[in-house]
Amino acid sequence: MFRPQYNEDPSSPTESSLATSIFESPSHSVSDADKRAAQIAKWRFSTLAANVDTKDQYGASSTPIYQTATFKGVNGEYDYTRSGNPTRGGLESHLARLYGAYSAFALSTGMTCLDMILRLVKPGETVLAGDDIYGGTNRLLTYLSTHGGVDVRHLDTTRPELLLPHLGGGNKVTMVLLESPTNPLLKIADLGEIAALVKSRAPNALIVVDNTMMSPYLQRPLHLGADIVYDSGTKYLSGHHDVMAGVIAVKDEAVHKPIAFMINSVGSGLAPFDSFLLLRGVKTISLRMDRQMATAQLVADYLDALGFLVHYPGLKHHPKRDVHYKQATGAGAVLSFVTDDKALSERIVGGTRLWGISVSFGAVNSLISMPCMMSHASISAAVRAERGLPENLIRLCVGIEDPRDLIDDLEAALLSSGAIIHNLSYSPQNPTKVEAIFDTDPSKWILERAKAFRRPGEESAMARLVQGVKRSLGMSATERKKVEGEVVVSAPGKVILFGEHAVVHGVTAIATSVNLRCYAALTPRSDDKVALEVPDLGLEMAWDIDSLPWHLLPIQVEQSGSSRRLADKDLDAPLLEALEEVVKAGNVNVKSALGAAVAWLYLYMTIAGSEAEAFSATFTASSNLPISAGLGSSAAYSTCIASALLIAHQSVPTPSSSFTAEETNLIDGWAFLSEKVLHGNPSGIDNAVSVRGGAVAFTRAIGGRAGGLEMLSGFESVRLLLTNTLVGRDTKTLVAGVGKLREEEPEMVEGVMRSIQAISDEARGLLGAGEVLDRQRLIERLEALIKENHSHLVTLRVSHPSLETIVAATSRSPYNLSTKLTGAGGGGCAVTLIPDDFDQASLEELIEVLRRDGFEPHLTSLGGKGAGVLRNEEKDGAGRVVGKGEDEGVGMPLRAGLRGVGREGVGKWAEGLGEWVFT
Ligand SMILES: Nc1ncnc2c1ncn2[C@@H]1O[C@H](COP(=O)(O)OP(=O)(O)O)[C@@H](O)[C@H]1O
Ligand SMILES: C[C@@](O)(CCOP(=O)(O)O)CC(=O)O
Repeated sequence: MFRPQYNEDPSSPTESSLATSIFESPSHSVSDADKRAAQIAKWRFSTLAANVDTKDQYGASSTPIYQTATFKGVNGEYDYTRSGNPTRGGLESHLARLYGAYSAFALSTGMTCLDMILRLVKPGETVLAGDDIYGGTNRLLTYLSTHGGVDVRHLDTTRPELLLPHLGGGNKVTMVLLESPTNPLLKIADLGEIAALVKSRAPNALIVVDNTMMSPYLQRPLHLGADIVYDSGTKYLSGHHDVMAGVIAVKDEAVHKPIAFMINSVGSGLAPFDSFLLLRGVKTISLRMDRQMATAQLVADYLDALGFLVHYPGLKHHPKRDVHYKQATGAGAVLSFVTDDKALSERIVGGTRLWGISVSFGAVNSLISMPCMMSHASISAAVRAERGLPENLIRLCVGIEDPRDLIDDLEAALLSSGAIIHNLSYSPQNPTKVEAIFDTDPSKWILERAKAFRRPGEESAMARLVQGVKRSLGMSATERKKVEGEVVVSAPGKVILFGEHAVVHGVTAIATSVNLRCYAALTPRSDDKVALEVPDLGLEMAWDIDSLPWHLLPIQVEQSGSSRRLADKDLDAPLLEALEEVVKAGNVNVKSALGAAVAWLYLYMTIAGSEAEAFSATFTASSNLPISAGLGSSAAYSTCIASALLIAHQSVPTPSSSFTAEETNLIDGWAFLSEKVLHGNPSGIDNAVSVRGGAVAFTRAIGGRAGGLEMLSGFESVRLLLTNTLVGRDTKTLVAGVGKLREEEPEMVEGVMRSIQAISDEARGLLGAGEVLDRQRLIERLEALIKENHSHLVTLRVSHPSLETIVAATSRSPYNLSTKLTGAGGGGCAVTLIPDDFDQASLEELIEVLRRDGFEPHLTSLGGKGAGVLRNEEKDGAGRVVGKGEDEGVGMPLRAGLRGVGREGVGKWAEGLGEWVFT
């Protein structure tokens, strides 16, 4: 660690650095060094921060990373990295200059700093601390009081007089731990006044300041009377959230010594590479903070102008603004505000996308959080309440993004959550004009933006009038039906073993569900919009509910009971066309995204049945099924839409154990309608399997002939290799192609259909609950059926060269396996039966061969659960999962998680949510 001489004048931070000898170079004479020191003494903070003395043997201009645990020799400057390392040492000397400190230490985290500092306190002694402090600090203090015999007392440090009764007399106060501004309420403690007061009454007590919210750039507590300062280096000092670190800076040798002893004893010093990262980050601290603060001020002004209670010392009416600016040079980039409604706060936080939902602060990217559920969750709810920490508090940590993007994003979240509404008495200025104001006067621009909105409940006379007129015209302005909490659902994809395409024409097909699924959340919103988010397809759209073509809804609504309306049998062409136009108007033209959006809107409107029954919500879906690979991704998506909407409309209740047959059929009917939107004339087998799970023999009802659905139970033991060609294709086109071929060559196609029916009949017998065949014979028959079925699909012209490559590779000696395409073909997936005695080494070799050919083979497990919904009991009243640990971002709308985890993570994410109920 770095031990410069102590500068007697703590009021000038840069002068103490002058007293250090590190800028001296052996080539300079003493007088040169003096001159240089005098020059450095004049440097201001940002100059000091940007210029690091490397003292490197080769003159490296960036401090090298000494990635070594040990150093050779006996009497060298370094021997063991726990005790000292040149990279860490370089960082520490640099930090000491920035703090104007006697010395500085770099440690592994901010909490490690506190740990080292608290070891100066002995059992029986008293520590005074604030009542609004970081949750982790509170946790460690609580531990110390329950396990270390230390008396910890929390006080309101904004009122120095409250400390008086604890100082002197029989009290043994040896440490006073302060934050200013406090986290997360941004309260201000007068550090100088408290230090003087404590020193006058308890001269041996150490004043310790957690300066993380400010950094040494804005506030240097050692010059205000503190003995020890610490910072979480993870925050502003490093600035990029790519390293965890902590920094302790001390006033004099008396404090330096025991802390140095402790760090060396336990080995809590920062690792060389992390020291390098922190040193690199700190060079730009002033640049980053200036930008972050300027934007934080705009955000605070904006929220303040909208009427929220905002905590930020940069606001004119902050109760201790004067005290703050007496001891600091800026207001920092963290602010918090209250909404008075926890559920509303959760919707706001979950509704942002640029603001990342995360703990911590100080990075170049902006973050949003609810401290009571995240950074401060380790303080019990009762203590939080006692200390006046509102559960609905939202903390914003501003980064360096363009302020306009941050405001756009926050504004959208405030609007969609219902926290603000349009101010109808405000005539909006031309957006280009408003944008132009930004260039000349950002603070005027922000107030102009705020004028366009207001908080609900403060309705102007004009607003009431307009809403009254809207309502009288049946245009329900604010009295929309509400969804009760968030609905989270999922549904599996499928593999067709026998009978694809033929099934469209009335032939029986055999299919089973797969263990890959689509997951979706239906999240209430309050801005009269309906939205769709499908990150897998890059789709993100929102529509005003009253702009949808409600007048085109088919009038014949077949009521069965009051709320269990069955799905319409056929699509309504004018409505479908109109919805295509609606989606295209939002510049969505890619087929997959267009289909997904139209399917969603079609079901959203038809399940509601009328605009009066529609609710404002966002539907978010993500799937770990490959899309358009023949594994029924569309059916899984359709099943999610149908089940989420039916549950939200309470047409299907969330069951405690499983759905009834009637409910399952209802969901299936609506999922089928969505499949029709996506595929024109599908058979319904995909949704039948997706809704029910397991394995089925499915026959479509056609031309008055009854259809049938039989659950099969004998397939589980059969191993299958599923190989994705990665060639995308369109089911609708392939199904239509077979239809055309049937018209052109009816006899040939009818013959093929009859043969496939015979295959499915035999397979159904083999896999059903009926007679049990000798195992080897069973496998042989299935293999023969697979080969035969594939050759018929080739005749129907739905194979593809990539599929034939897989058929050839797997049937070749020594494998001799049977393969067919599955699903619509034209690319997509092939399925290969793996006999029980097939040797493992050959299987691995085959998988490798297929991989080398550019395919994606997977050994699959088949026949999992069907449609599922997350149990209500696992969620709180507003539909969010409750009861998880701190720092996990829980309590946010689940949609936020679904959006964030990505396709690979979605299965695991869903499992961790709680208990699911299935059909
Ligand atoms: N996860 C999903 N989210 C939204 N839409 C989806 C999703 N998966 C599939 N779809 C829709 O279904 C179409 C794919 O259907 P299809 O070509 O039959 O493939 P699959 O055999 O996988 O069902 C996509 O183009 C898209 O419109
Ligand atoms: C080809 C077909 O039999 C199955 C389609 O499966 P997929 O879209 O490839 O997952 C069509 C249908 O049954 O609707």
